[in-house]
Amino acid sequence: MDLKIQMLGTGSAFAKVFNNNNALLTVDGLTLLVDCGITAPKALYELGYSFNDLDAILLTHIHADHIGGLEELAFQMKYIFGRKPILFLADTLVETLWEHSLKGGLQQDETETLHDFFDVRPLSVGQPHDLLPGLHVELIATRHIPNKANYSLLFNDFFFYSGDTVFDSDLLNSLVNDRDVRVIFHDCQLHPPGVVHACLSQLLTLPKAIQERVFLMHYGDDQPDFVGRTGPMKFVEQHRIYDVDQLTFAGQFGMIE
Ligand SMILES: Nc1ccn([C@@H]2O[C@@H]3COP(=O)(O)O[C@H]3[C@H]2O)c(=O)n1
Ligand SMILES: [Zn+2]
Ligand SMILES: [Zn+2]
Repeated sequence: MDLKIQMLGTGSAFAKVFNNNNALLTVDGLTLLVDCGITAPKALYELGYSFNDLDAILLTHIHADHIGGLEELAFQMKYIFGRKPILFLADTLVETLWEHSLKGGLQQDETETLHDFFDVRPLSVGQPHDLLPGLHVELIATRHIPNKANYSLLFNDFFFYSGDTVFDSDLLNSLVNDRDVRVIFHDCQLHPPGVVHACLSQLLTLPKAIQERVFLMHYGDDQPDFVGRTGPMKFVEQHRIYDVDQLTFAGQFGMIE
């Protein structure tokens, strides 16, 4: 089992230099897209992928930088590639995704639903679900916008990937100390206050042993000004392919490209 991650983008919702914070996870030749924001269709194209190369899609929550590219994906899969892509998402998000986002653009007669465009796989929270051979996920409800469901992702019991979330020191301590999580990709707002995201100054209060496992993503366009100001934490680089198994808490990147 060889799990790799490549970020289509590492930017915040308002970033323009960086693309939306969406990821490709590959395991043994199969590819999962984690979130499909506004910039995802062009980002995939620029990396040489078509939507048809994706084996499944997994969503964290309903914000445009995480789902804004789904209409194009759905139309291309239906009218160009003629198949329904597998769509994993929390069971609590299924109705909202259709009724409050995709229906307006996708529905052409009133009988059509999300299931006409996707092979929908609702996931229950707090238990493992197989995504691809060699890849499973547990959804962890995390706080982002009040009254808006949002999920972070625990892959293969050791790799935590935050959906957008406020700083939650107890959760991060528990993941590392109780569940032996070794790699944490975390959204990071560079400037305080961290009202709907974790901000850098909050993440810098974590114990060093946790910071050594943290890789920062979902950052603003002035990220270069913060290089060298993140303690033991590292920035995830957009488009770079990382071998997740080799990302150790000693801060060694398993870079293969
Ligand atoms: N209550 C809110 C709601 C939204 N926002 C900003 O809008 C962005 C939507 O995408 P995001 O990546 O969740 O980041 C949110 C905030 O920048 C915000 O700052 N406060
Ligand atoms: Zn976001
Ligand atoms: Zn969000």
